[in-house]
Amino acid sequence: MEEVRSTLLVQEFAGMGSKAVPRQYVVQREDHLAIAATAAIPIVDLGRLSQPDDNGDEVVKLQQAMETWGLFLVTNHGIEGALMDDMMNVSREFFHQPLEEKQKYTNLIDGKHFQPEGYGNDQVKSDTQILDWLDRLYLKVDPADERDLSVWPKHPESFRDVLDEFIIKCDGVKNSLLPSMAKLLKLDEDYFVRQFSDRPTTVARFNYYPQCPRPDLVYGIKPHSDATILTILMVDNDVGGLQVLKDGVWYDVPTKPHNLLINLGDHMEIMSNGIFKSPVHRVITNPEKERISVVMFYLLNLEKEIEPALELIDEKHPARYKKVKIMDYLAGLFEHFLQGTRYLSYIRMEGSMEDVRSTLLVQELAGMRSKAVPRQYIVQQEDQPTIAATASVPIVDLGRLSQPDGDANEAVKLRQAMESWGLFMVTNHGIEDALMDNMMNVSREFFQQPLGEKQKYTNLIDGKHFQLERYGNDQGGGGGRGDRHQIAMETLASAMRRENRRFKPPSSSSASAAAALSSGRVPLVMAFLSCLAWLYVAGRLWQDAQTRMILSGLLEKSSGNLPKVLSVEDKLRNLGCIGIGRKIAEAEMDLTKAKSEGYLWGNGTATGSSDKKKLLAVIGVYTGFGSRLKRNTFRGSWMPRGDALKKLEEKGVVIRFVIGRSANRGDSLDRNIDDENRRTKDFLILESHEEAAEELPSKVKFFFSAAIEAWDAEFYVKVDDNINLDLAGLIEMLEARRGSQGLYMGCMKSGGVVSEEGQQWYEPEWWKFGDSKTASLQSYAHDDISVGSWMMGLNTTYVDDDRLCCGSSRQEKVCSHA
Ligand SMILES: O=C(O)CCC(=O)C(=O)O
Ligand SMILES: [Fe+2]
Repeated sequence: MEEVRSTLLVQEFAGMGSKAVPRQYVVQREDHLAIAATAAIPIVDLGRLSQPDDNGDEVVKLQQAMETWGLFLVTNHGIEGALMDDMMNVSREFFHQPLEEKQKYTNLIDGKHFQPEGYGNDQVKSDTQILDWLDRLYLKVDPADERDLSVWPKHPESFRDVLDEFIIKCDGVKNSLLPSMAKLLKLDEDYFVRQFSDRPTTVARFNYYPQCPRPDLVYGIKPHSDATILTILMVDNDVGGLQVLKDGVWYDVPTKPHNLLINLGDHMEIMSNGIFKSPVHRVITNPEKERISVVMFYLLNLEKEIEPALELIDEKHPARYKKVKIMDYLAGLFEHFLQGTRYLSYIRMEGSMEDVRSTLLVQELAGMRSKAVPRQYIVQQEDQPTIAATASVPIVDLGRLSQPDGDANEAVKLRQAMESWGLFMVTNHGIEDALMDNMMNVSREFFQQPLGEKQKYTNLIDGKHFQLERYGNDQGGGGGRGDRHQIAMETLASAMRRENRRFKPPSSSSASAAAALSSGRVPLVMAFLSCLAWLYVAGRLWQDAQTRMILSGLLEKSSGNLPKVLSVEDKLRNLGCIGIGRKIAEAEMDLTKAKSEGYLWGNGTATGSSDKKKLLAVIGVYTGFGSRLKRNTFRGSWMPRGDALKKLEEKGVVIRFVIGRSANRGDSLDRNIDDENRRTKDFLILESHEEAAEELPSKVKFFFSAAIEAWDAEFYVKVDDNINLDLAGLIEMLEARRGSQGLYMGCMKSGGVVSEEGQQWYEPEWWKFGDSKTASLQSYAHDDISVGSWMMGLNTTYVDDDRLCCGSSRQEKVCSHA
């Protein structure tokens, strides 16, 4: 793939002191960096492990660690604390040097072409790649005669000496672990040592994670497993951040001064035929502290091929991985790492399922009282459980139904139930209440027993192989994903309902609007309302514009779809309400209820439109998340605040800052706006609009539709955030036009401006203007041009008023550049 561009070093970003992180670093929404539990990772005493006669416990610990976590701490490893401190200190000194010094060892040849060795950050291979919040120095240290000393730092002066010593000591640690590992697999003690005898590869990697303003949004290193036999890590003593994935849950890996962390790599998993695990791990950044890790990667000779050890393969234990050349594996892993996927899955033999690790029982998870639920339990977006209406399921009287002469009424009910619901309740069924209560009670008692008791009836043979009968949860692993989710969801839901968290029983859906707010139903109502608003505007335009295929114009510009007959679903999709369609029925009920209880859309500050006199104008001042200072400047200058704002409203002019929601809904960007709005009450928050520079045309649409929905006014005014408004002048201007129909006023550009490339308002798709085949709600690159083009579809009078051309001074203008 082609290289796209090299970015600034992360350390440079961090040094700018910005509160935001650049978009390329922000992780996918579903990857939310949930709070992790701390992993109970074994600590192995290496000194004892290597003693021939007294190592009982340590071997067991090692085995457990390698088979479950694939990761463990080692103590008593023979590397002096002073050397470890020195290594950490010279690494820190290196990263703290000025950029020019570090750039001497850059990993970009000619400032452009990426090579793994040297100093720099991620290779950027595509625009959609999510970058990691770290800079690193990467040095090949073995074979020693292949060292490229030109990228080995000369400063600090002791760097190379300290590193040389550290390499030798870490090699010793590796060598003392290998025989025990081989023995645990019942292989010849020298098995791994022999593999390493022929020009193996060692790489040292120094990771530098600057402090990060938004640890909740970015990865220090994205999830990956290492392409090694094993990896030795020395991490900053007092800064955590490494997390390991086990059974779908992320765990914090604890740090311990002067301990080393060993993590197994994919090649060990392959050679042990899956008995030992290569853990998926990632690093989370820290808002206050930088973090450094020094990592030694141990690989075999790159020309070598690896495969599961033949001694471990027999009829019962077929090979689970294919043979692969190490060099090819590295290339594959790197490509997949950038895309956030795991290469090991591609080396797995067909039909060999990903290891079925027994997962935690749902009840244990619920008992941890974490606010997050593990990823495996989260359903697809469109399947997310919504609050259900209560079904009026028929009740059939079994006693009457079975009377010899039959009961026509009951029979009708039964038939109805079976044909429409497929589900009904029976009463008078002959099972005594006491027995039913008993059955429920003993079941509850069973589940409430300690895990140890219930595990006596586990449905996992040898703790691994699933069988249907007995106690446990879903079968893990590759098969039956749909079922697993569904069933797991059910059990989790009931476990949590017991705890009265997250899932509300259906009956609470009849609570008040205030309760709706806290139960999280309002977003749904909001989303639906803005759909309505949308349809309302679109609908009006539809009638007015008649022949124009308005909604088709909302199809994504890039999709290349030809206009077609639009289904309701298409329309909803076009209206940015995908996924909402199915929920409309429920939303409608909520909506009616909310309305009947006086809940009014418009952030609680909107003026009701029905019984009030028509307002003169609703003025929307465009704003963004990073513009608080600008807003305060406006509030202190032309824009009234507090009581004055309210007074103005009574006189017929509403002013609001207009903003959408953050891409990571509910994050601190959104919360900050909500907080500010609680104080200032001067926002119009577009719940359905996601803030992004390229989404301005959509913001205008949402603004107009939301403003029309909330306020009945003569004029709706859009003001950019770089404008000082002469409010009195504008009011005067609009008053003079009160009562006019279908006006579109502005400082109009005309002529060839939009079609001339290089000009400020150049519109690549200018030629679509007025084309009857394209819709009048087609979005163009500029929001104002989009609005202008929409108005062309209507019976609108264009008023080009020079006073609306904001210049540098305010003479005779109603606005000037701020
Ligand atoms: O910095 C760390 O703790 C982990 C680094 C890591 O996983 C890696 O470099 O592969
Ligand atoms: Fe790693």
